[in-house]
Parts: sequence; structure tokens; C-alpha cells
Amino acid sequence: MAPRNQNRPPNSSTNKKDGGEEIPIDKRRRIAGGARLAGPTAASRARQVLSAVGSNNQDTASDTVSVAEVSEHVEFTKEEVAALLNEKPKGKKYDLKGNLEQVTEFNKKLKLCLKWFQGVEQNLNQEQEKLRNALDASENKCSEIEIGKKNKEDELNATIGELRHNSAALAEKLSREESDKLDAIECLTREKDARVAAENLNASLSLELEKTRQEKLTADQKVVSVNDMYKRLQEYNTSLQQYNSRLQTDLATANTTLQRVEKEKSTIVENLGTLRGHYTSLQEQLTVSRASQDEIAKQKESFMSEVNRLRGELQQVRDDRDRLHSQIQLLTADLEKYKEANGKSVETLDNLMTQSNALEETCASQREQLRILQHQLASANEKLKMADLSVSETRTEYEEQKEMIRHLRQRLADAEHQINEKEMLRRKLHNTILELKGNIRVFCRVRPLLPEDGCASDLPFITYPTSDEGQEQGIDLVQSGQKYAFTFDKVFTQEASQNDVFSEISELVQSALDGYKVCIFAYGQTGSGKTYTMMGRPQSMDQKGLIPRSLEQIFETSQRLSVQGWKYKMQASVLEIYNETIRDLLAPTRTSWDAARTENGVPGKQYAIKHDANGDTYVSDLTIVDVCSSKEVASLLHQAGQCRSVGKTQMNEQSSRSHFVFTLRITAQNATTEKHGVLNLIDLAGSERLSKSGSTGDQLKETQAINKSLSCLADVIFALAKKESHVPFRNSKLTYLLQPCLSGDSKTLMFVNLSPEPSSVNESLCSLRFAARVNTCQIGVPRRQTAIRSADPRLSIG
Ligand SMILES: Nc1ncnc2c1ncn2[C@@H]1O[C@H](COP(=O)(O)OP(=O)(O)OP(=O)(O)O)[C@@H](O)[C@H]1O
Repeated sequence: MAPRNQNRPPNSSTNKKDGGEEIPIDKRRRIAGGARLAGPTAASRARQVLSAVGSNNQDTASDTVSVAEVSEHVEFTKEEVAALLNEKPKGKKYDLKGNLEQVTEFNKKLKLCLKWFQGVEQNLNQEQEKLRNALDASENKCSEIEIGKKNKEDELNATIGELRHNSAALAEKLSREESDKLDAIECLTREKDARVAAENLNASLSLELEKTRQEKLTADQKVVSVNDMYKRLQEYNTSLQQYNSRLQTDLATANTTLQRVEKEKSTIVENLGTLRGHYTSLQEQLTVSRASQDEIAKQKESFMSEVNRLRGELQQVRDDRDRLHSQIQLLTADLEKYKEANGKSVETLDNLMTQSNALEETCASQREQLRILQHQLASANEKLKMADLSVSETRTEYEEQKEMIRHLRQRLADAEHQINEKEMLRRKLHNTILELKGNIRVFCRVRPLLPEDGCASDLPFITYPTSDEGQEQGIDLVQSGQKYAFTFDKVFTQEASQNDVFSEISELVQSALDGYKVCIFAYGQTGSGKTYTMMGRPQSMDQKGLIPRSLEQIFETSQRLSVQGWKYKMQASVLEIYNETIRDLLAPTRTSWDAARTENGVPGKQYAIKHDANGDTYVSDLTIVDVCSSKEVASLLHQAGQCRSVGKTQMNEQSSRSHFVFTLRITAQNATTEKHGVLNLIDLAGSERLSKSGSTGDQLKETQAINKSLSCLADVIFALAKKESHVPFRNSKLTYLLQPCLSGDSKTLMFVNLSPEPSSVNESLCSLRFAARVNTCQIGVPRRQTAIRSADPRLSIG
């Protein structure tokens, strides 16, 4: 029999179904319609049927296996089918029954064959379908493989290109490498030498390493000791903090003692005054006594000369008397001789007797005179004695008073020394506290309600906490029923006097004399009392502000310290920033402002702000005046006040339209030290709402410039509070000028002034919020400028 499946590969014992399933070859043959029985039994049965067909004459009864019975299992070969189709009826011509049976049988066989064909066809169709699917899949696969192949080919081409490129590069590299190799060989020899050197170096490095290890060990030990030290420092820090709190207590005690000592001092000063009065009167008495003593001495001298003269006269009279007496005796002897001898005449004798009597009278009167003179001398001596006595008494009294004054002076000096010591301690503590705080301090002041403010509301919108904690430091503001609480370094209520305010800042002012940079500025809405706080009414003892009081204190203290060998040099300058332009308020003529307005004009003054490497700020072309007394400064301030830009607004009769900056630079020298302090006192222009101020025209421009520079100040403060890397100091003249005070080593204090008017509640809240921000700004630790000798005559503001 010819092979059925010519498509089948000759050596294939298996074939794949669709989807790649392996089909056993026997089964495949059956499906492909191989004309074989499915099994031996069925095949023999089929043969029987076919042979029955073929024999035609065989007994149908014996051939009991019906076509229907085998139809399910029968398979045909090609030859069998051809034989079946070519089969001719073999029956007898008229044997209809037999023919019919044959035909029926033939029919059955045909049906069976047909059925088989149908089955085969179906199988073939299925097979074909499967093969088609397989073909499609194969084709897909093929196309995929082809695409893959193409891609691969491309890839390979690219790789080949790359490889070629690489190969060229490698060839080039090779040539380079070869030249490198030559170099390397050369290098190698050099390296060998170097290696020897390196080995030597290595040896030395090993030694060094060993040394470094030793050092590391020492360093480790040091680290341990540093750690120990750190711990100790921490402990020290804690103890310092304790010490600080103790110092605070001491400060309080010192303050009490100081107050007591000051009271004692005032009593002593009073006593001293009385004693001085007493002393003066005693001195007057002494002068009088001395004058009368001199008088008496003169009298005594004249008496003495008189007595001497009288004594001389007396002596002469006595001599005369003695001479006369001896003459009388001689005469008497002569008389006797005459009487005896010749009887001399009685006349001569009488004459002689008269002469003798006259002489005796003269003698008696002279004796009387002598007696009177002796009496006068005795009384003069008595008087002299009395005068001597009173002089010595006065002298003793005077000595006693002198001793008492010396003693009181000593006590006063002791008291002053004690006060100075306490004062120094207090200042030291004050500085320590400030240094520890390291930030801008903020004082808040609320001005009283003025008659022009109108009526106050029933409920005040500003209140002060009454608890011990918040007293004098807290302030509460109520806006639309909501309460906002703020705390500052000090809060001054409406009742606070100018003196109360100054006593809180006098320490700070004192620091300027000690070589610190000090800056005090007043901030607040217009009409809130900034100028009143800073300047006040300089002519009134009670109402003068911080600037005159500070200057008085500075000059008083400098005079006191000059006794201890300190020499002071003070230089003052005053400027204002008006519409972003600096004006020199001590300039000889007002025209210089106009010149300054031309900014870069050749003749005009520049007033450029400059910071030097020491953190000092200078304003070029600014007038600087040497001052020696508070009176001089007061007259400068008066001059500056006259020139300051002031205007009337709806909110303030006398509104400052510029920022006013007073600067006093203090240089203190003694034999060993030199200190440079700066005191900046600034009255800022008031912030105001355009709508509220009612400004128009030039005043509107002024208000806009004021608000702009204040908003620049706020930007600077916010940047400082947030510790931003860039602080926009250069955005306005005010902030640029204040830069050292806001960022350097200055002691800075801000007054936030508030108005109690109910209509100002919004502005007051803004001012308080701004002040609270300022209070959080860390500006560094105040630094004293000592022992720096400077020949620079310019004046700096910080
Ligand atoms: N503590 C106070 N006691 C009495 N009067 C005060 C006090 N503070 C301010 N005043 C008065 O309030 C008014 C306004 O004060 P001041 O001119 O000082 O305000 P200001 O804040 O400087 O205003 P501006 O910013 O417009 O210059 C003045 O008449 C002043 O005398």
C-alpha cells in the first residue's frame, strides 16, 4: 500500500498539534484517514465486511457482522474504496431479491464508506483548521522571528560598526599603548628609583605613622580631658547661672544698700552743708579775731614803744634828779662850807633852795606820770593777755571744726567710694544681664488721655495685668472683644513720669560712658508720645525728656569721674531723614540742605552713610561739634529742633515729619585706658494711616516716605527675628543707618509708644505686634570698645 501522508516528514515519529501538543504517530495516521482498522479486532471485522462485498457470493447470514455494527470502527484504504466504487453487481440477472440484497448491502457499504469519508473529511477539516492555525502561528512566529532577526541584524550591524569603530580606536589605543608602554618602561625604571625612594619614604612615614598614632593616643586622651572639661564647664555654667541668680539677689540688695547709702549721703551732704555754714562763720569770726589781734598787737607795740619812751624819759628824769640831787648835795656841802667859813649870803641859799624845790616838784610830777604809764602798761598787758586767750580759744574751736569737717569729708568720701563700688557692681550686673539676654530690649509707654482726644470710652481698651508676674511688664489690649496680651521688658502706664522713665534707662546711658554703643529709639503711631518721651519739654524740670536728661547725666558723671583721672571728649551731631534724604540739622545755614537735595551735585554735600570694618557708621559731610557741657548740647538741640521738619496733621498739632537722630560720641581716656562709647537717641517719625492723617500734596508725599521707611524697618526686624541669611538693611536710609544698632554689638532699646484713644486701637495693636517681634530679635552680645586709640576725628553713629 502507498503511504497516505506524503507531507509527513520521513523521520518524524511525532508531530505537533496546534499549539505545539505532541501527537503519537499512530493516532495521527488514523486521523489522516489511513485505511486501517483502529484495532486488530475491528480491522478484521472490516475485512470481513469488505471481503463479503468482494466475494459477493458468500453467505450473508454467515456474515453476521452488520455494516451498522462495524460502521463506528471501520477504516478504508484507497484501494478498498476504489474496489468498492468499481464493484459490479454479480448477481443473476433476474434474481431481484438477491440483487436487491446485494444493492442494499452495497448501499450500506457505500453509506459506511461515505460516513467514513465524512468522518475522515471532518477530521481532515479539523486537521486542516489546526494546521492552518499552526501555519498562521508559525507565520506569525516567522514574521516575529524575522523582525527579531532584522532587529538583531540591525543590532549586529550597529555592534559591528561599533566594534569596527572600537577596533579602530583600539588600534589607535594600541599604538598609543605601545608608545605608552615605551614610556611606561621608561617610567618603570624611574618608578623603580621612585619605589626605592618611596620605600624609604614609607619607612619614614611608618615612623611618622607611629608618631601620629602616639599623637592620636594623646589626642584621644585630650578628647577625654576635653570632654571632662566640657562636663566641668557645664557644671561651671550651671554654677555661673546660680551665681547669676545670686548676683541678681545681690543686685537687689545692692540696690537697697545703694538707696540707703544715697539717703545717708544726702544726710551727710546736708550735715556738710550746715557744717560748711558753721565753718564759714567760724572762719569769719577767726578773721575778725585775727584783725582785732593784729589791732591789739599794734596797740601793744605802740604801748610798748610809749612805755619804752616813758621809761627813757623816766630814766632821764631819774638821771636829772640824781644829777640835781648830787648837785644839791654838792651845793648843800658848799653851803655848809660857806656858812662855816665866810658867811655866805642868804639870797644865794634861797635861790638854791627854790631850784631844789622846783626840781623836786618836777621829780614828783614825773614820778606821777611814770606811775600812770605803768598802770596803762599793766592794763594793756592785761588786754593783750585776754586777746591772746580768746585767739587761742578761737583757734582751738577752729581746729576742732576743721577736724570735724575732715572727718565728715572722710565719711563722705567713704560713702561716695561705697556708692561708686556699688554702682560699678550694679553696672557690671546690668551689663551681664544685658549680655545674657543679647537682644533688643523693648519698653512700652502709654501716654495719658489728652483733652483734645475727646471722651474716653467706658471700657478702656488698654489694661495692665495685676498678677505679680505681669506687673510692670505686661499690657493687654482689647480689640473687638478679643484680648491680646503682650509682655515687654518694662511697661509704663499713663501715670509714669518722665523721671520714672529716665530712671529705667539711666543705666543704659551710663554704658555709653563705659565704652558701649547705645541706641535708644522711639517707635509708634503719630501723636503717641514719641517726641514727648525723647525730648519732652527741655525747659521744664519735670517734663524734660530722655535726651536732655541723658546728656545731663553724662556730663555730671564725666565731671565726677574726671576727679579719678578720666579725661572726656564729647562730639555731637544731629541729623534728620526727611523724604529719604539726610539733612544736617547743625549745618551752619539752611541752604546746605538744598545743596544736599541735589544729591550728587558737585557743590552739594553728600551725607553718604558708610560702615567701616569696626562696625562703625559714618555720615560724610555731617557737622560735628565738640561739646563740654549739657548747656552747650541743649543749645545745639534747640538749634536742631528749630530746623526739624514739623507739621500739623489731623492727628497731631506738632507732628514730626522726619526721623530725628542725635548722636554723641564719647572718648574717655586715663593713664592706661581709652574707651569709645556712642549714644544714639532717635525719635522716629510716626506711622499713620493716610486716610486718618488727612494728608494731601507734599504732606502726602511725606507720609508715604515715612510709612515706606517704617515698613523697611519692619522688614529688617522680621528678617532678623527669623534669622534669615539676608537682612534688607539697604532698603532705606533709616535701616542702613541703624544697621550697627540692629545687628551688631550695640545695646539697643526701643520704646513703643501707644495712644489711649479708642480710635487708635488698630494702630496700637500693630505697634504692639511689631514691638513683640523686635523683642525676639537676637542682635549679638554688646561689646565694649576699650583700649583702642583712634585719631580719626570723624563722628560715627555706631
Ligand atoms: N506722657 C505724656 N504726658 C503728657 N502729655 C503727653 C505725654 N505723651 C505725649 N503727650 C502729649 O501728646 C501730644 C503728642 O505727643 P508727641 O508729639 O510726643 O507725639 P509723637 O508720637 O512724637 O507724634 P508725631 O509722630 O506726630 O511726631 C503732645 O501734645 C504731647 O505733649
